[in-house]
Amino acid sequence: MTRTTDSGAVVRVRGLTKHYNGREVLRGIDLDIAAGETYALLGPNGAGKSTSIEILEGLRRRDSGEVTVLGEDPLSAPRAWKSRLGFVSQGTGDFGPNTPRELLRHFATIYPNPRGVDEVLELVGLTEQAGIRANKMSGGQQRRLDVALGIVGRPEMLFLDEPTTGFDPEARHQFWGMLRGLASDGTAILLTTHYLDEAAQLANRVGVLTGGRIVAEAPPGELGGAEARTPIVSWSDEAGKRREQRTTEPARLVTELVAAGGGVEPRELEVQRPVLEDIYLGLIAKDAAHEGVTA
Ligand SMILES: Nc1ncnc2c1ncn2[C@@H]1O[C@H](COP(=O)(O)OP(=O)(O)OP(=O)(O)O)[C@@H](O)[C@H]1O
Repeated sequence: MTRTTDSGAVVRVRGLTKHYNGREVLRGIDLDIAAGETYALLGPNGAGKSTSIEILEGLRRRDSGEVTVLGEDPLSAPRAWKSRLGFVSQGTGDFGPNTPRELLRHFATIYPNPRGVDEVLELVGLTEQAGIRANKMSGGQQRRLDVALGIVGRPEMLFLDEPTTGFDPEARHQFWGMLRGLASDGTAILLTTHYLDEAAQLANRVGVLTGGRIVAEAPPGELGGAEARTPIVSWSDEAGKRREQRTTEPARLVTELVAAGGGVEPRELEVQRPVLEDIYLGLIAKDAAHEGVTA
């Protein structure tokens, strides 16, 4: 059974800070992840996503703050704690001349209650490559093997740092299906990704890390608030200049534009509802502008 904190969280972080060489990367992060929840940590390159994950995994020391993962502080957790976690770090492992089947057989022995090797190969779509030397596999296949090694121990908490980099679209969809299955079995998942559609598809909640802080956190369909989702009507005017207007009543605006044009449809008319990627970019730009003002 997954051991959680009193609040029911598998991950509980309060006021986490971290600096490198005098530069503050994390300036007070709070984070809760529940059993069966998938949380996507988003943020630009260098925002501190990997640093946060490595601190939660116990691979990196924090400067201050409270961190509990599966009821333990990663810095003082007993050995057995690690076997309840799964990791897929950034970049692909050096697998040497071993085959996926050999590697999975070997890693399965480390865990008390591992998944079957064939089951894992099937889950990540490597059944056909099970006997091929890993160093002869394609980049995307090697990444699938990383994921396989991350889940073979049947983790209660799974950390995935940009797991689908190099996956083809079909593999990405298969991977999403697999993660949904793990989450419905109660696995808590912390995911970083630069693919906003991936976060929208998978995450129960997303957090945007920028400037050392989580500046927004919500289910993907609610990030940024209702205003950020206001539709944008855009068109080209008579001089060919691009115009746009945000409105909660796009049909009414289009009707008015047609009437104003004497019944002629506006040129290059588009009505767009901002998607997660637009809202994310807006939040990052807002934070950058704010940092500029206050720095
Ligand atoms: N060991 C280290 N020593 C010094 N600086 C580091 C170290 N590790 C990371 N950093 C710096 O800390 C910042 C955060 O890095 P981190 O890898 O956590 O970001 P990230 O959000 O995961 O980025 P990306 O999206 O590019 O993977 C970066 O500016 C990076 O250069």
